[in-house]
Amino acid sequence: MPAITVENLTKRYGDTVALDDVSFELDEGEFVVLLGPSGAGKSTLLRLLNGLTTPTEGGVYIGDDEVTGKRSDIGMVFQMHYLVETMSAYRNALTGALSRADFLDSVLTRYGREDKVRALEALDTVGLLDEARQRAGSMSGGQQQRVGIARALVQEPSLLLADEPVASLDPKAAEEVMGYMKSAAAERELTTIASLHQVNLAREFGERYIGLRDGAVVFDGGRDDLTMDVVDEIYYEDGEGPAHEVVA
Ligand SMILES: Nc1ncnc2c1ncn2[C@@H]1O[C@H](COP(=O)(O)OP(=O)(O)OP(=O)(O)O)[C@@H](O)[C@H]1O
Repeated sequence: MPAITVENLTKRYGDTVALDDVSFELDEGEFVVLLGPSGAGKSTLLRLLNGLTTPTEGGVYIGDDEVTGKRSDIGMVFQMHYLVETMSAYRNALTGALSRADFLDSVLTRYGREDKVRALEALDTVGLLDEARQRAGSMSGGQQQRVGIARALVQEPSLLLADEPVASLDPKAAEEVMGYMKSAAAERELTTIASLHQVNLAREFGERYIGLRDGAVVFDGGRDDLTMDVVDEIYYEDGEGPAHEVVA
């Protein structure tokens, strides 16, 4: 059975079709990069995957379990990491455990020993164990995003989603963050879907690519199939973008 099944997923907002009959399956541990121009439906797909939005038609399944609302076993990394700047990297990572905690523990913010170990392990995974005590607000943008990844890992998710995780970082930090996300996913055999705007990063880190355009899947394939022509077809209406010119 696939780890994730997306079946005939459609999302309409009034007359706008944000996602149009999208279907695909992911195996456990697959690392997928979502590509597509602005408005293609990437965020909508990620929001449907983690149960933040309900589909107009179709469904998302983790194993054979349908996603019907927000779930603790889906980790999310955002462009804006939403860390508490006054808390340490460790405390921020630890808050990932709150999504799994029962109501009373989360109200009282009681963390168990296992959660604390998980937080330290997650910081180690993203190369920040030595900075565990550092205040998040004093860290660089790239480090803060790595804390955001650690926080998602503490949730022990079965699916990791990242919506433009490096869009606000400089190229070096972006590459570093993607490197840590990729190795974290590999280490934990974590099925991951990350939307990216930077095609060079997508090429470097992706294994499988899903290209969206006008809400529909226009490409689903591996790195060797992601030619410049394919990139142009995903991003440009007539398929004649700058990448095409470079190849021609
Ligand atoms: N809450 C909403 N209400 C109405 N329309 C929406 C809503 N969310 C998304 N849309 C529309 O759905 C389409 C897909 O939007 P979405 O944000 O998923 O695209 P995207 O590929 O993530 O774009 P970007 O790269 O700019 O973030 C767009 O036409 C957008 O205007």
